[in-house]
Amino acid sequence: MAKKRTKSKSQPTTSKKKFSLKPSKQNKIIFGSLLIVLSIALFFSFMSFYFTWQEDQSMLSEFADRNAQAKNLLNKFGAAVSHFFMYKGFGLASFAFPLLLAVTGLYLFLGLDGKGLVGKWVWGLTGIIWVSVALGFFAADLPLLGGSIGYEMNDFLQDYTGKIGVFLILIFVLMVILVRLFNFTPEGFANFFKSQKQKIKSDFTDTNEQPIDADDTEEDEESSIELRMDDKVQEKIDTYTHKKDIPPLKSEAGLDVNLPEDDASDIDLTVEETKEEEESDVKAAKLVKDFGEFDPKLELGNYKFPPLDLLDAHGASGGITINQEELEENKNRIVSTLKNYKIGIAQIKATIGPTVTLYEIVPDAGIRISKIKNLEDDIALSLAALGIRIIAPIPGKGTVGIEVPNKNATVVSMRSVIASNKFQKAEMELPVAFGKTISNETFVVDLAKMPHLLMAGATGQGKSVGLNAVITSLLYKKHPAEVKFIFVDPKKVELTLYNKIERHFLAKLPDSDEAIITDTTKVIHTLNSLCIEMDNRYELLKTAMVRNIKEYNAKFKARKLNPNDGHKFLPYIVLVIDEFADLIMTAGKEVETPIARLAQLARAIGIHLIIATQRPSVNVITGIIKANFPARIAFRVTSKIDSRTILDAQGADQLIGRGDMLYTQGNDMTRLQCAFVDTPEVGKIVEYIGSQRAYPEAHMLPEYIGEDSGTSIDYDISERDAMFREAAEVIVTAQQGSASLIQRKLKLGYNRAGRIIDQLEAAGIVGPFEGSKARQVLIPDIYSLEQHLENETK
Ligand SMILES: Nc1ncnc2c1ncn2[C@@H]1O[C@H](COP(=O)(O)OP(=O)(O)OP(=O)(O)O)[C@@H](O)[C@H]1O
Repeated sequence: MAKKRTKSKSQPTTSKKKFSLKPSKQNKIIFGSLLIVLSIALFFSFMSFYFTWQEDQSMLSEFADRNAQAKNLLNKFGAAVSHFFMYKGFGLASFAFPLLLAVTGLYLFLGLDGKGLVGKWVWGLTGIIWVSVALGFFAADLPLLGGSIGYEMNDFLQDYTGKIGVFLILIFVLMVILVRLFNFTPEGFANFFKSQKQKIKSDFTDTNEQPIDADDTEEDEESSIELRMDDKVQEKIDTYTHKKDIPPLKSEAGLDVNLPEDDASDIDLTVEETKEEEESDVKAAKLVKDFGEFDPKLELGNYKFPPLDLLDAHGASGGITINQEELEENKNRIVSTLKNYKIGIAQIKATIGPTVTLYEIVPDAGIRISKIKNLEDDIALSLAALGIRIIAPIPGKGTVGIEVPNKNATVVSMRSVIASNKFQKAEMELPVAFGKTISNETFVVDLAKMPHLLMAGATGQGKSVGLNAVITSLLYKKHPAEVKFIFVDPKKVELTLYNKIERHFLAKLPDSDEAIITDTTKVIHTLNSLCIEMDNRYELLKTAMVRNIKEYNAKFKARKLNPNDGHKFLPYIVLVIDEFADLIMTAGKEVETPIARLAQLARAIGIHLIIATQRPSVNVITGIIKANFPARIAFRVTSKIDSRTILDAQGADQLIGRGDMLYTQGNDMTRLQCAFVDTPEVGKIVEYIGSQRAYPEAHMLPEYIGEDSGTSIDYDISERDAMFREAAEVIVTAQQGSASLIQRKLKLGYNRAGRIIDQLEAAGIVGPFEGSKARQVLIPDIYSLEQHLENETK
């Protein structure tokens, strides 16, 4: 009964409240219209004030006299109101009042959520005061512009601070308005100018045929196709509906009735979805409009790419000298040797490369290819030359190829390949100019597509030069914000040069002094840290709902990903390991496992491995490594077996050394002359980069806590982290035992999250470390968790 009574008592009061506090929709419309009408009246009054104020001023005192007439468009009302606002008030700035009234009226009229209105009024009034004081200051001779308030305030301020003081106050208030209202930042300003500059530039260059990003053109085409298709559809519909002579079929009419009903709910749903998407897109578009696209290079905005002059031409004038005599001689020898074995030749053609010349032979009909292949050694003997390689048949052509080394090999300079059009215009993520093919074309491949590279060759055959060529290519094409290197150099001499670009291009573990890793335990830590980085990056990709780093970075640049959610621009990471054999010998599985894991998974998230080894034996290049490194380079090796180990084919044993190499990325094998870059040249490049402004420190990799350093420790309950309980709840709710989850949900650093995970393990809430997989959660729900923790304290 009592309950009932209280209920019946409370009901009328609430209904009364509702009635009295909330203006009805009709009232809002009425009030909104009033404000809009008022704003129009004010606008016209103000406008005509400037033409009629002098005549009208005399009759302001005769307001009550019905016979007196004012010249203002809104007669006495207009004259009085505008005198009050324009003359006595804020002058020209008063025009903001009708604007503010109109906006408020519209909000009420349309029933919009009026949350932003207060802000608009505050900023509007601030702007009005600022403009009137500024006009009072700059146009003191025309007091009508600033109004009495502007004039007086200006006068007042000048009495205390002088002209300069008022000027500085005006500047300061303007800055406050720009920063708070328009989110003005120096970067945004710079970006604005940058984008304008680019726009003008592109307007100028539009007429020239510029290479356009392949993706862009595709998108453009798609969108234009879409547009055209839409037009067509529109046309169709129009012709259908306007065809009066075709009466609508009954069945069609029936369908028409059914379809919209079915579709109605679907349409409602999709509209809502797109609205949400549109909202975030609109936000991103606004951000991009205000600040320009996110530019990862801005922090080192003045970074200058190394100029071409730092590289030597190495005596080569660019072209290859053709020795006609040598060509003839070789041709004759090949023809006669084959003749000796009764192999007739229908045609022979020579392609001259920098180190070898390819003689393409079309044998007479009926000759078995294997017969020519078996004569490899005999042909080599008769030509008295090392490094002859027979390709029978040349894939894709009906010919047999015989590669014969030139007597005078031409050095392919790094300078010539970097300067080549192919490299300069390469639209690749990580373009690498390896050198030149047998037909003297520059060979450029995308490391991001390889996606990892295995490099092998006997000592002194050009491996180090090859590695330098890869690194140099990237240094010439990529900004420090876009790519980071990790160098592992057990020999301690090959890669030390790159120390100078530590703060530009290198990545390292947080606790290490040297960025170039020479010590095996450090290598293990770094590899595991890279695995963590990989997991973190995958997590970021997942939350951003993209498939790879390219899409992710594009989305981030378009400001569609919020840095407050942990999103950041992801640079590519290139791990270079020189002398891999040494590592495998000392660390074995500990190195092999993370490398295999990275090789298997890291392609999508921009981590690429380049591994070089002198000893291409099966216990170094193991099956698991080989399976994950489809792109391989072989310099000259000493035996056929080694060649098979690297390339799964022979041939590398027949190379001539000094940068002569075979490249394969799956099936095809390409013979290349590696570009030559000498140590002094590399020295000059790193010096040039190193002398420029750098980041405060090298790019930091996530910290890796060795497996031995924690998991087995029995944590004391009193030593537990303050966030232990929250972390346990997060883990149990999500049923996913990962440190990165704790990191994200509780906004903790990696180290702290790692420690909490260890404590959770010690408390029996999560299972032990399981490599790449998340740990098992041993508590099924929050209730059991509470009981578990309570039992612990008993
Ligand atoms: N592409 C090239 N063009 C011309 N000469 C080359 C080229 N590559 C290497 N050489 C010559 O071969 C020498 C040895 O090359 P490099 O130091 O790269 O060998 P390596 O395989 O790294 O040897 P190691 O394994 O002992 O370090 C170079 O000093 C250079 O004279």
